[in-house]
Amino acid sequence: MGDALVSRLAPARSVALAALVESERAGAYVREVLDGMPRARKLDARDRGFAMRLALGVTATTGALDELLDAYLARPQKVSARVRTALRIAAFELVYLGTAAEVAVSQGVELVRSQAKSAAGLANAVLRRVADAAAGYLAADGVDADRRPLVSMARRAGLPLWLGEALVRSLGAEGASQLAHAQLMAAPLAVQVNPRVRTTPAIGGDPCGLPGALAGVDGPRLVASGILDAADAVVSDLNAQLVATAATRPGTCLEIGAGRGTKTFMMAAQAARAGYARDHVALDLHERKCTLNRERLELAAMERIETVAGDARDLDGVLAAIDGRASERVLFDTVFVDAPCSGTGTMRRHPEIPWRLSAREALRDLPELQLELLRQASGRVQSDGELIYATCSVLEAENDAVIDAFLAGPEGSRFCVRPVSDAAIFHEEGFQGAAALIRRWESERGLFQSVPAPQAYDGHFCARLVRI
Ligand SMILES: C[S@@+](CC[C@H](N)C(=O)[O-])C[C@H]1O[C@@H](n2cnc3c(N)ncnc32)[C@H](O)[C@@H]1O
Repeated sequence: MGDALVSRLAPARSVALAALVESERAGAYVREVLDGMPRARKLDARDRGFAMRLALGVTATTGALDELLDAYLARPQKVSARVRTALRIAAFELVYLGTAAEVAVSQGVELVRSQAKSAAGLANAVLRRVADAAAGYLAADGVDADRRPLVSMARRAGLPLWLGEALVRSLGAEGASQLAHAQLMAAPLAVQVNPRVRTTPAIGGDPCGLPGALAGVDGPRLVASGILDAADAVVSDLNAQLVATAATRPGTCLEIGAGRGTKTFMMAAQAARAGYARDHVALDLHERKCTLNRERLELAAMERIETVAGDARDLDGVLAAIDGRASERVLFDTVFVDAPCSGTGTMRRHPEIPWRLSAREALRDLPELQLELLRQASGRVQSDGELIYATCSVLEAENDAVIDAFLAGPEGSRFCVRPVSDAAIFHEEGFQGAAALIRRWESERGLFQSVPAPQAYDGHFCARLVRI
């Protein structure tokens, strides 16, 4: 390739660099930063797609890229943030995209030069060595033989080693390597349609056995159709839709961790399909999320749902107004805890997770909070009612271990685990096929745990606890 050709910096790379620098500066999600950049909108669709691939990929593998770059930088701590980000982009192309070395190195040098002219020579030397070392780094050459498979798996997925270890402990070697294999691939898109919609616009996708769900829809056609803006559909991973469906029961429901209300919407949609009469309280810590939830529910014409903002660690305090209105401590037929979690089942869609999450958060702080929320929630379940616990994590510490700790405590002694696939709604007409989708991921104990894989949906956990 001629010098003139390789030394012209591709606009997609410089847009990716600007988005990464800004997302790091502002602590914002890189996808949103890039989507909002006027420069990115001027790119044609192919270049915009490439810029996004670089920005998401570098974010998802940041620590692995730094580990490799630092091995060849004489004084890693002296490298400015902008130059380091430019080096990461070139290293990502070399290690994970398989871009021809001469192109990735020369474009990387130009990218670095665009930030600091004086650093171009250093970039050239470092990136050539990274190009030579990439295959050995992924294969974990030089690592002790007994650790090599684990280290290689973590590096190929661009994950921190502690997370690779936690995944193997949680999912076994096969499950962890399935997740790792899919980690840098795009996740498929699914929607749940508002039951008031008679004819769904042409957005691609197939009915997949779950009422209201369309799997494998086409992103640009979905956005162009306007059905999201009209609250005629919500985007939701198919496994999350199965969990929301399992939690949909007749009677009263308290949803803890309702967020912006994707599951609130889906539960209302499935209840309408199953013919269930319901009254629903959707609670979240953040007032702003409650407002967004309420606005979408109004647009969707979904009724008998009240949003409440407050900290569910003090559930009696948050529900005081509702208790006051009823002149008693209100118990619910269903309490659904959609718990704050590490999001490790959804890392393909949220590339910030692996390198922003700490081992302490995922393995200690979040499980403590989850157990506390479950204990509080259990005190609001009617006799014969159900307590449903869900996360979008694949870590045992946040899932089975929380359920076991709960069942071992005094509050848990009033509950027993029942299979998620046997939830009442799966016995309703039209829903039986969905039980089969659940059973593919159900343990002998009846706990649901899906694991991301290429072409497959995300990692979600659900436990169904029935009050005895
Ligand atoms: C997994 S997210 C919920 C996703 C949401 N259910 C949906 O389907 O869009 C967990 C939610 O729990 C909320 N949360 C975190 N700590 C909380 C607390 N102490 N009390 C109540 N909500 C909390 C977070 O604000 C977040 O929206």
